[in-house]
Amino acid sequence: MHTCGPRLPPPSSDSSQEDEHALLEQAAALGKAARQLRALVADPNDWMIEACWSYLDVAALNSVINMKIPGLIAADGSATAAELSKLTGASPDIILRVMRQCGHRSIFKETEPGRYEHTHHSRRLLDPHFCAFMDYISDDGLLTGTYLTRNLAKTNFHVGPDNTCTAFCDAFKTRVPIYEYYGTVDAERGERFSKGMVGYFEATEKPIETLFPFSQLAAGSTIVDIGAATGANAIRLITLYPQLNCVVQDYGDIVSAAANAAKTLPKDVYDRIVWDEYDYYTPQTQHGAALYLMSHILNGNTDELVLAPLPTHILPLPRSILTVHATPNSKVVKMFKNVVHGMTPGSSTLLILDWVDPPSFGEDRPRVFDSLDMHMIAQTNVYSRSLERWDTMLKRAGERLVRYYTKVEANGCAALAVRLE
Ligand SMILES: C[S@@+](CC[C@H](N)C(=O)[O-])C[C@H]1O[C@@H](n2cnc3c(N)ncnc32)[C@H](O)[C@@H]1O
Repeated sequence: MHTCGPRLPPPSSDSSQEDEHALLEQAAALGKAARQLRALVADPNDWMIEACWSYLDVAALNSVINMKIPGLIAADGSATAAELSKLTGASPDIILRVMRQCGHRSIFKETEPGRYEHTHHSRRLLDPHFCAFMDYISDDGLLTGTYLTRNLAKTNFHVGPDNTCTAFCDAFKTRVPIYEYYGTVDAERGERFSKGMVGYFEATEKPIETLFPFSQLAAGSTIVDIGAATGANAIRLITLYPQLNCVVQDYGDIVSAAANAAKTLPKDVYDRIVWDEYDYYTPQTQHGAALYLMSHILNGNTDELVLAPLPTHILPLPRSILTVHATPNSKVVKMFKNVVHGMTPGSSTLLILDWVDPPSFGEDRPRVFDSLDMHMIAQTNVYSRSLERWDTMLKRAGERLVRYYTKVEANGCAALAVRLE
């Protein structure tokens, strides 16, 4: 879907990509039908109990990753529990059990007692970026998830007023919001998260260049990647389009790690990158760039005027009083206002790559999107947003930000381009 837009035609895609896309859609439809059939024929006791035990699938996967087992089994070979025990120093009894648990998910396969091979699923763990994402979700995600109910119960099951009182904060005994925590408190977790984001987006989203016609940007144009993590998006773009250069912005530690990792890049790419320690809650310091990229940074920031109820331990009180400490919290609007400081009216584009809640319901809902939505609530106290909600936030930043290009995929991945009038 495209709205009125200046200058840029839509991106093109070739027919082989379209064939592949159609095939993947058919496979997904078949998978969905198979799951529905399973639900239909399963014994309700088994079905419910399996749902609750599934936390152990995640825990087992995390143990396997931590023991570095994926890399110890050759992609086309096998290894025994005894061999894995020797290599990891772990108990063969534990290895046996975590591998059994994973096996029930078709992640690894036991081909004879105590001998394991990769499956096409477990082979994904050999990709270090994807593995970092699995590690992040099965570690921080699982831990935070166990605090979600207790966290929500504190506000009588309303999402909390900001990202300093999330389930993540409860789990990590901190008031520091998750990304700040990764950027300033726990660099190791931060590095794993940055790596994991690359793996996640590579695995689940279409390549960034198919979401917006970057090739049409004029020679010498600069892309400012705000909250860039490793800078993977910007670096991919300037590698594809040699006429472009980029600025990679994030917390100091994250930018240093990214700059260090980028030393392996070809010199002509590396030389077109500026590394910039920048806090996106402050006015943009890069002025007049052609494109400011906000890729998956807004979903971690609150926007809504949250009407948070008082903690339940203050109850009983009349329900009318529940909203007295409502907090106007507009971090997203603040971030938009900050980027406006850098934008040139009429020529700069703000490109938002984020999720838009699709208007589907029931069995048509994209499962991954809904899981991500719950995950983001646990980590950041932020709901996914509809297109209308995005427009309201842009409007609240000053009415001069106008969405002129929109691409929303069925799974909720979206590109929204905005100009400053
Ligand atoms: C979910 S990641 C997105 C990374 C990347 N843009 C992408 O699409 O893969 C959020 C990033 O925002 C960064 N971040 C969080 N708060 C920030 C702030 N106040 N200023 C700059 N960067 C920040 C984090 O360090 C992290 O790298």
